[in-house]
Amino acid sequence: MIVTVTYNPAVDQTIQFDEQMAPERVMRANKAQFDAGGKGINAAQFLTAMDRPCVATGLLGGFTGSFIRETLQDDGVETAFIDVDGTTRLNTTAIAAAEEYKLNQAGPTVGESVVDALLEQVRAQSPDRVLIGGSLPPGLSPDAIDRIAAGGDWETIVDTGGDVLRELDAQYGLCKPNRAELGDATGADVSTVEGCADAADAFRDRGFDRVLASLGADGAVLVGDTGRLYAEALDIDVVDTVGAGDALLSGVLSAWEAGADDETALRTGVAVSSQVVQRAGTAVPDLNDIGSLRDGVTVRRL
Ligand SMILES: Nc1ncnc2c1ncn2[C@@H]1O[C@H](COP(=O)(O)OP(=O)(O)O)[C@@H](O)[C@H]1O
Ligand SMILES: O=P(O)(O)OC[C@H]1O[C@](O)(COP(=O)(O)O)[C@@H](O)[C@@H]1O
Repeated sequence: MIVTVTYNPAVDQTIQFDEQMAPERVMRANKAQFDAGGKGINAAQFLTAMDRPCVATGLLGGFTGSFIRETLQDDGVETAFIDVDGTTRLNTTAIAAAEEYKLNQAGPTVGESVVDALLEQVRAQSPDRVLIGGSLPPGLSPDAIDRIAAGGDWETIVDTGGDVLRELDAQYGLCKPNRAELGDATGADVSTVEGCADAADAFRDRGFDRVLASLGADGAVLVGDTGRLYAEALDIDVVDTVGAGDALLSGVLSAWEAGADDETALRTGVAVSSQVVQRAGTAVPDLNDIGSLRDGVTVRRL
């Protein structure tokens, strides 16, 4: 069973415009939607849609927190959140004439006592795997992630970027940087798929058994003891890429939970992410028929 931890959830607002963004004028959207978001929350929704037992934990507050709580309840996701003062953030993706703008808030400031409270929630679920996803809200340091990773007998998967990823100190089963995060964390040349695989492999020494690097339209790389695998992305019509990384990771974890090998897991991840990017926002797509899509994903060893 998987527990997901989202320290900094978000309501995802997705707004679509026919025309290009332009300063100093009113832009009128032709479509808009709100979804429950934040990396661990998206993953819990995708895993639940694939019938994998999981519990979403994290910090929620204010009217946006209530929206997330209600959305997860409607989606049948099991939850064990901690209430905080302050208001959970609202992140905006604007899609304008096929260009994507992502505007993320910092989130409400929290005190370090939330780490103990969350660790207690995680332990109460006795998970096999814990996924800690997303940025940290003001008030917390990377230690908040390390403490949960080291706090029990579970495999910890982490999906975060920037300085936080570089500063993690515990032992992790997997991290999932995207291309920019991999480049930032390693300082390596990530302009080619091979370069990404080299960088991901080298990054394992920093405390990660496996590294799953997502490369957007170029697909994904999974490196670990069983070797270096590269999956091409599927040729699809993309609406926006919010939630793409969470979907990739959920597909991989879902397959591992079912006992699949790395190659099948990577195929499953690409298939799930393909379904998500074809829809606006982080709404949960139909993941019932993921098997046939998965079989169409090409994987090769590098
Ligand atoms: N333009 C695209 N075309 C096809 N698949 C895509 C595209 N963008 C993303 N994906 C799929 O979503 C996965 C994750 O995308 P990516 O953008 O790297 O993640 P993140 O959201 O973490 O930045 C990719 O590995 C790929 O399978
Ligand atoms: O915590 P961060 O890094 O600000 O990211 C939060 C955002 O990322 C998302 O989880 C989407 O992540 P991905 O596009 O990487 O899958 C959104 O739901 C959320 O608004």
